[in-house]
Amino acid sequence: MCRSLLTFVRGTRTVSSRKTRRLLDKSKTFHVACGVAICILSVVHVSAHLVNVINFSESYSDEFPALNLARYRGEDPKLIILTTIPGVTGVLLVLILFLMFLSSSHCVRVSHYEIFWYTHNLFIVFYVILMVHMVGGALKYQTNIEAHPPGCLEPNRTSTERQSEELQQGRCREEAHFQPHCPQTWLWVSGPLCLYCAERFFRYIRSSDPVTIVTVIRHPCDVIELRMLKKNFAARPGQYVVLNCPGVSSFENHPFTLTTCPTENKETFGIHLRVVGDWTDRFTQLLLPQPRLGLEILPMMQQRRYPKLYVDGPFGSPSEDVFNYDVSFCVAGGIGVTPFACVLHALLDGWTGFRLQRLYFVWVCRELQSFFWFAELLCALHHKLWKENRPDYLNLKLYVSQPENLQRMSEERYRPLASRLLVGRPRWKHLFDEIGRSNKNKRVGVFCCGPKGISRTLHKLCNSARFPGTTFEFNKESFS
Ligand SMILES: NC(=O)C1=CN([C@@H]2O[C@H](COP(=O)(O)OP(=O)(O)OC[C@H]3O[C@@H](n4cnc5c(N)ncnc54)[C@H](OP(=O)(O)O)[C@@H]3O)[C@@H](O)[C@H]2O)C=CC1
Ligand code: HEM
Repeated sequence: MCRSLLTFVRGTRTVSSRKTRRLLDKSKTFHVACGVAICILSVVHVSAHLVNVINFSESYSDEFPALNLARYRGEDPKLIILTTIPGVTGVLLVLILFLMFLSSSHCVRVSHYEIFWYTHNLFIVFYVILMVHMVGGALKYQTNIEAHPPGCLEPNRTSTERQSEELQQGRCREEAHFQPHCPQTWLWVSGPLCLYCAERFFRYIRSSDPVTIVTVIRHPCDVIELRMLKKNFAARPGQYVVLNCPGVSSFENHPFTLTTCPTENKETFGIHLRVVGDWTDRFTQLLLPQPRLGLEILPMMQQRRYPKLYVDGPFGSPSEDVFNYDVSFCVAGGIGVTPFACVLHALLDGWTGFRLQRLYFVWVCRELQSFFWFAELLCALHHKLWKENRPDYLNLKLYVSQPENLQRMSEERYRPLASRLLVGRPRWKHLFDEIGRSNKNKRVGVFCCGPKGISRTLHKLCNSARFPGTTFEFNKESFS
C-alpha cells in the first residue's frame, strides 16, 4: 500500500514488461488477500493458543515449574489469559483485527468510507501491540542441554532403578534451565512498517501546502471542473489525486482522477467532479455559493475566496498504460471519462511521441449534455488529427443510453461529435469483433472506467478468446 513508491516504480522505465507492470495494478487486491490471510491464520493461531492455555492449566508441571504459565494446577484458563501479557495483548489484537476486518468489507467502504479509513488506521496500534505480544516470555527453550539432556533423571533423586550403566549415563549434573524465546516479531514487522511510515511521512510533507484554486467551472449534469496550481506539482495522464478540504471535513480524503496535467506551457492541473454525495455537495457549495440574483460585480475586496484545499498525490493507475500499447480501446461510462480526458489532452499536445498508433474511444452517457464536459477537447483532437493526416488514429463513438434524452448537437463546431453519436448501450461483442478484424495479430489494451456493469462485461469479453488473432488485455481502472 505504499502508493507513492508504486507510482514512482510505475513511472520509471525499470519495470518495462507489461506483465510486471500489471502487477502494480493489483497492489490493493494483493493487500486484501494478505489481510484476509492474516485474519484466517489468526483464527488458527488463537484456537491453538486456547487449547494451549487449557493444557497449561491441566498439565501444570511440578517437575519444571519455570515452564508453567498457570500459577497453580487447574487455574481457570480465562484468568490465565486476562492476567498475562500474551493473553491480554492477544485479546486486544483479536479485537482490533475483528474491527478492521468488519470495517473493510466492501459495503462499508462504499457507504461509509471514513469509518473504514479511521478503523483501518488502528493498524499502528495493532503493530505496537504485536511487538509487545511476545515480551511475556511464555514460550521457553532449555539452555543447558548437555548438563541436563532432555529426559534424564534428577541429579539428586535416588532411584531404585539406578542399576544399569546406561541409566547411570543418563544421570544429569544439574537442574534444567529455561530461557524465554527472544521476540522476533520486530524483525518481520519493522522493515515494512518503516517503509510505510516513510511513505506516509513523505505524503504528509508533500500535501502540507494548500493548492491555489485558479478556476471553478460549472458543467451540465452536476459536474464541476476545478483548475488548481501547486508548486513543483508534476503528474502524468491517468494519475489521480486525493483532495482534503478542511472547510468540509478535515477527516475526509477523496480521490479524483486528473483531467488535465501540468505541461511546459500550462502549470495548472484539473479535475472534474460529479456532485453525487454529501462531501461533493458541501465542497461545491463552498466553491460556488448559490448564484445571487442577477449578475453582481463583486468589488475587488470581495472577490471569490475559495476554501482551503490540500492535494495528496499524484498516484498511479492502470490508465497510464494507454500509451504503452500499439492499439488501445478506452471505454468510459459517465464521469468515468476523467482518466481518458487527460489522455486525450496529452494526445492533443503531441500524439506522435507515443507507442500508441490507434485509439478506440467509446463513451456512454445517460444524457447528451454530459458530452459537453469534453466536447471542445474531442473536436480539437479530431481536427488536429485530420489536419496532420492521421484521421484513423482516433476512432470515436459516443452513446446516449437513454434515447428520450436525445436532442441534437446542432452547433456546427460539434459536427464531428454529432456524426459519431449513437443511441442506446453499445453492442460490446460487435465492437470487439470490429476492432479484432482491423487489428489482426495485435495486442489491444482495453481500459475501462465507469459503472461496474461495463467493466465486468468487458473483462469477460477480453478473457473469452472469441477473437482469434487479436489479444485483448483488460486493465480495470480503480483508485488503486
Ligand atoms: N478513476 C476512477 O476509478 C473513476 C471512477 N469513476 C466511476 O465511474 C462511474 C461513473 O458514474 P456515473 O457518471 O454516475 O455513470 P452513470 O451511472 O451515469 O452511467 C453512465 C452510463 O453507463 C451506462 N452503463 C451502465 N452499465 C452499463 C453496461 N453494463 N453496459 C453498457 N452501458 C452501461 C449507463 O447506461 P444506462 O443509462 O442504460 O444505465 C449510463 O449511460 C462511477 O461508478 C464512478 O465511481 C468515475 C471517475 C473516476
Ligand atoms: C482484514 C482484511 C483487510 C482488508 C479487507 C483490507 C482492505 C484494505 C483496503 C481496501 C485498503 C485500501 C484503502 C484505499 O485504497 O482506499 C487498505 C489499505 C491499507 N490497509 Fe488494509 N485491509 C485488511 C487488513 C489489514 C491489516 C491486518 C493491516 C495491518 C495490520 C492493514 C493495513 C493497511 C494499510 C497500512 C493500508 C494503506 C492505507 C493507505 O495508505 O492508503 N490492512 N486495506
